Amino acid sequence: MANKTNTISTTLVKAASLQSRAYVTFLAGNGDYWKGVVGLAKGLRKVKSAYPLVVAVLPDVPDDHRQKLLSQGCIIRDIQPVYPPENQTQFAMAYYVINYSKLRIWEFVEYSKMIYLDGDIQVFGNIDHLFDMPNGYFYAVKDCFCEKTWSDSPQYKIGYCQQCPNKVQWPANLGPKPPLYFNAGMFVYEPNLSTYDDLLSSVQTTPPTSFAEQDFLNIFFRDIYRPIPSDYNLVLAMLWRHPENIKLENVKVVHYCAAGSKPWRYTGEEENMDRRDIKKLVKMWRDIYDDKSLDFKPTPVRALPYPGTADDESVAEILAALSKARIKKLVSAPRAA
Ligand SMILES: O=c1ccn([C@@H]2O[C@H](COP(=O)(O)OP(=O)(O)O)[C@@H](O)[C@H]2O)c(=O)[nH]1
Ligand SMILES: OC[C@H]1O[C@H](O[C@@H]2[C@@H](O)[C@H](O)[C@@H](O)[C@H](O)[C@@H]2O)[C@H](O)[C@@H](O)[C@H]1O
Ligand SMILES: [Mn+2]
Repeated sequence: MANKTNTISTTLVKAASLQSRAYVTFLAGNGDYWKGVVGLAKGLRKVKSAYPLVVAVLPDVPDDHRQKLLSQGCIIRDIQPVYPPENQTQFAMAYYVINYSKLRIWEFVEYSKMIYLDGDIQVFGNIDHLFDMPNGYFYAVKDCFCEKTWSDSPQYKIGYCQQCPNKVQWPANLGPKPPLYFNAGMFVYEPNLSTYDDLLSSVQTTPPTSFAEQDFLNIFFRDIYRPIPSDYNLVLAMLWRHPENIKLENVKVVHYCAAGSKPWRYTGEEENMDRRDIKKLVKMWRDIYDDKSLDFKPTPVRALPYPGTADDESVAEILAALSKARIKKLVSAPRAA
């Protein structure tokens, strides 16, 4: 009897993980980024996403912030911090050191594929189809090197940017042209324990650099990185650095990463923040955040038959019920109105 139950549970877990996909974001500290995550959860609901939002949460996130995420239908996964090796590096932003903790999401192997989104990202168009891209690659949007945050880099110093590779040729005396470089605020990946172990061990032997885990991920996934269009992660600086590369009406994902652009604390005072397009994008974020009709409404999921005394026939029944319940649960997870 015991091994039959084991077979049943293995089968059930396998059946469940085959189809399991989710969005995932990362929350650290007791500051106001929880508002970004609530906005993201409501944005995914608005665009009718079929998949839940998992939030990888560091221990320093207070209970009341966790409650707000749970009340918006988020799935909370506690993670421990990941620290880079001791080093004198000046990160582009001092707080970037906590962003290495994002690496914990490779451990979420209950999901076969996930789309990571920073908490300062909003999804304005359905991107569920990205889950169907071929497995075995790391998909993300090319970053831009033109902001002051890049002023220590050779690219910035010579005025080279991968967004306009023909404007300034990469000089031979600087060695080979750098490989394509992605922004780590959004990526499509497959959780995997051996990749996770490799990431965690490699990070301890990789000297930290300005863009912290973003630089590290670019090195680690260099061979399988596949660029996807900026419509899937509009790094705001693109609007004033490379407007020729952007058609705002096609943009599905906006990344509020420019200084002063976090919508939940926007004042409009910082450089470029008085632009009409920035004001419009901040309002679009706030309209979703404030929209009560987008709040999570829990729906009861039918209880599964208890598998304690299952025989072969009812295994099939349980599997059918499981996939139905799972699909119902997925469908009833944060989805668009
Ligand atoms: O105090 C913080 C700082 C960062 N983050 C998380 O780490 C991500 C990366 O930081 P941020 O987006 O500020 O970096 P940027 O994209 O602006 O460089 C954020 O989106 C959040 O998901 C957080 O939860 N609390
Ligand atoms: O910890 C490093 C961070 O590096 C990236 O942010 C940067 C980068 O995009 C620059 O190119 C921009 O100039 C800058 O504004 C922006 O903040 C990721 O968005 C973030 O998720 C995280 O990985
Ligand atoms: Mn960000």
